[in-house]
Amino acid sequence: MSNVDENDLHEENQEGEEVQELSFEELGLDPRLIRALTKKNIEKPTPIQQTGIPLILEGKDVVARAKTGSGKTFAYLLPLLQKLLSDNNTSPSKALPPTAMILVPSRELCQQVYSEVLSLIELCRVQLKVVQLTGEPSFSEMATALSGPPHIFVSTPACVQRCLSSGVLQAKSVHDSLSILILDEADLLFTYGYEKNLKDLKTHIPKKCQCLLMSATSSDDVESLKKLYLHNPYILTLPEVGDGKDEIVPKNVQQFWIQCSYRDKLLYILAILKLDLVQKKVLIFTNTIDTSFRLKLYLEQFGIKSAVLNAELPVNSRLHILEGFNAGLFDYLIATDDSDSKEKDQTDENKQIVKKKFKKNKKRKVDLEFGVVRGIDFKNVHTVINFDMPTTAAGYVHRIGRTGRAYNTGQSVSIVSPEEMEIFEEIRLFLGENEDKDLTYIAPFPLLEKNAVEFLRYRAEDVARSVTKIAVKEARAQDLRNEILNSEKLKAHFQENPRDLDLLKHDKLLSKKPPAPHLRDVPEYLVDPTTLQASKFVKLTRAAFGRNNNNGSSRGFKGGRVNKKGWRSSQDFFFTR
Ligand SMILES: Nc1ncnc2c1ncn2[C@@H]1O[C@H](COP(=O)(O)OP(=O)(O)OP(=O)(O)O)[C@@H](O)[C@H]1O
Repeated sequence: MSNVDENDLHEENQEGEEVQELSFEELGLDPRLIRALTKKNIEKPTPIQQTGIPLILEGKDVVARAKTGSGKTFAYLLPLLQKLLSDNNTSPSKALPPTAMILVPSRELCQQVYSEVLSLIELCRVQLKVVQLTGEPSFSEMATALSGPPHIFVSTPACVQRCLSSGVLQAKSVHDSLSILILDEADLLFTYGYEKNLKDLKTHIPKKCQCLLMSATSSDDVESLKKLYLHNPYILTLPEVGDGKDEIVPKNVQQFWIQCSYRDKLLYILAILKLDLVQKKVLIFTNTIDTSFRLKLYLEQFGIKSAVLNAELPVNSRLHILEGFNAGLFDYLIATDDSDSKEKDQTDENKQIVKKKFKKNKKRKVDLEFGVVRGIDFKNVHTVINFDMPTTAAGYVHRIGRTGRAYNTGQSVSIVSPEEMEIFEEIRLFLGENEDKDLTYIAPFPLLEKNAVEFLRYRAEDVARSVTKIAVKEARAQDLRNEILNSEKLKAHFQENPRDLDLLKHDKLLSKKPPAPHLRDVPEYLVDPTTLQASKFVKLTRAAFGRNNNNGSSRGFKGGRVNKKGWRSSQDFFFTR
């Protein structure tokens, strides 16, 4: 990696040549696309876009590995649309669609990518058809989606295979018309069980088809996919710094941790949220659905409303929860993501266990195409809290990657119990810390004085006791019932009123007893003076930067690693063949 000043616009590439940052115009993008980007307030390409777009426009096969939130989606969508725009102009009848296929591992990602393409197409005002299909659609759903036929088909590998085997999608048509295939979140595709689908699909992909593989982390699965689909590809990757992998977590994310007993986690999260020590919006991760409901019920008693998101909920609800959170309709989302454990279990010896687990999940009607952590572009999340630590270091990177996206800043707070110290140490090593800790990426959370926590202990423990296992069970069942009822209503309603946001408020109370008024506000005498100052400072910062803190904030905090420019330059990438 070149060791250069981050503020210097001209940096060196791997060979030491000086390379200038290019604008979208200089990358050769169609003016309609540039206008669409301007309308989305996107002004300059991120490094992966600078490097990737020209190669993709040239028709090269590319493997792009770049950190979370670095703009990989536009890195492939822009050149893809550019190609379709020019095809469309010059010879509209030449291609037998679908011309492009984008395969992703989860429904949420499918929806997200589809929305991005659609919005670009609408802003460009061109006649290109994009469709999405996931899950197990009926014959008529498949036939409707693929009639037309679409130029771009966004789907999961299993769903494409279903379309092929039912004959709705003709293998010959794929063979004759597919000119670009994109495998997004490539390292997850095998993990989600699509290995066989992808191997089967390969037989229908024409040799001339350009293939792109996008991923935030590398893995053996990415290597296998690369060998399976790509021909002599360009590999765009992040440089390793010494031994370290400091570029894995974006530099504009400050990482903190708090050590406490498992039992005290509720107390600490209450202190952080109730004393306003972190900026909103806040995405909280738990490892089990029960924990997420326990946390929700507990926070409710203190007047903190939150929504939960997990694989058990109907797909419509999940998509609307994401939409509501992104639209800023609620500030706290508690997510339980299973993909992390799917990843952990994907060693050879564990594959059997995973299969069993999948079967069990199927019985519990947990959606295996669900994924909150990987690739989902949560808008304006400023703080990620690990209430439970993830079970893998890669899981940590992807959770933290939900903040600090694009040019935004963000922070993470991991609440670590003694039982989680082993994985925490593993994560630190993964990020590049050494045994002596003379290089620290995750700093102790600086704003919470011990006294501040102790002052809250009595109330916190009292409320924690009231959130019994039975209350959790009932709340979980109630939420599921509500969401199932809502799900169908939502579907019908949004078909007619796509902009009605009120229904998206998923942070409604689940507690049977309404929260006690005296627990809503923490009286000043119960707040440690130093923490009170910190809290005022956080509030002032929030006010100065606007509610969602898009432009970043916490610069005054110690231990932060805010990068002024937000990005490293494209020359931080190198490519090999
Ligand atoms: N050039 C740009 N300038 C500013 N914002 C951008 C730019 N390109 C993309 N973005 C925004 O950055 C956010 C993250 O982009 P994207 O979802 O593509 O990241 P990613 O690299 O795919 O992340 P992940 O690995 O987590 O999937 C999105 O909200 C997107 O709109």
